[in-house]
Amino acid sequence: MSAPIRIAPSILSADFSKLGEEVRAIDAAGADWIHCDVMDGHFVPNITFGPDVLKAIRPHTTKFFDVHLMIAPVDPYVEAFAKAGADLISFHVEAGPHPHRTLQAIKAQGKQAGIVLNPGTPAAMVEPLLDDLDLILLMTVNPGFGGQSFIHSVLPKIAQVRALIGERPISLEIDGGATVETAPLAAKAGADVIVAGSAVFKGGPSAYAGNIAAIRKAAEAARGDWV
Ligand SMILES: O=C(CO)[C@H](O)[C@H](O)COP(=O)(O)O
Ligand SMILES: [Fe+2]
Repeated sequence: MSAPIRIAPSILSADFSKLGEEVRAIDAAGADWIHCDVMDGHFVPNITFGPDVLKAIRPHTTKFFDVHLMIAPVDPYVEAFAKAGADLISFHVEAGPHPHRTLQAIKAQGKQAGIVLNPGTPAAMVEPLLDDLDLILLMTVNPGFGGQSFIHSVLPKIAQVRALIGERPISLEIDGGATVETAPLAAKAGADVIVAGSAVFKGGPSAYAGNIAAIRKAAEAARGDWV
């Protein structure tokens, strides 16, 4: 029996003036994970928030905090994000020359570790890291902003990475442009965690549960038999 598809709303699309309330709302609306996008204005052309904000929203939910670091360098900040309440920390393979060292630093904090690949980065980059990973995140937009369109040319890479994972207990997450139309394509190719920002938060709090359920239903209906 394969693991269920998990939906990870990205708080990048939340109302930042009431982030605690927004986190409670997506928790109540059925989010499996809370996806937290950290941007530094250097690795990506946008700035979001750091560990202090993560720490401030942590008491608002017990759900799994999936922290996506779009920063360079990564290593000096691993401990701060771990102590702020991350359950999993992922970072970009493009962010530095020593990904094994960063994975070890995350594991040393007792946290799950993930690697992220930009749309133009080949699947083979994860191969040397497979034994140290809890999650692989494939970007389906260029990182930096919410509300962009899904890049369809990433779909074959999702299937390639699913094949590389084999029987290993590694989650395969996609991030960017996920909707009721595109999430099923990613799930069919092999993704089992779907990040969705604008597609979850559109319509305001009364729409969150319906938005999450619609993405989940579409992805579950299309999922491949890859596990
Ligand atoms: O990492 C990200 C951007 O770099 C976000 O997680 C992603 O863009 C989610 O937003 P949307 O679903 O609106 O595309
Ligand atoms: Fe993200």
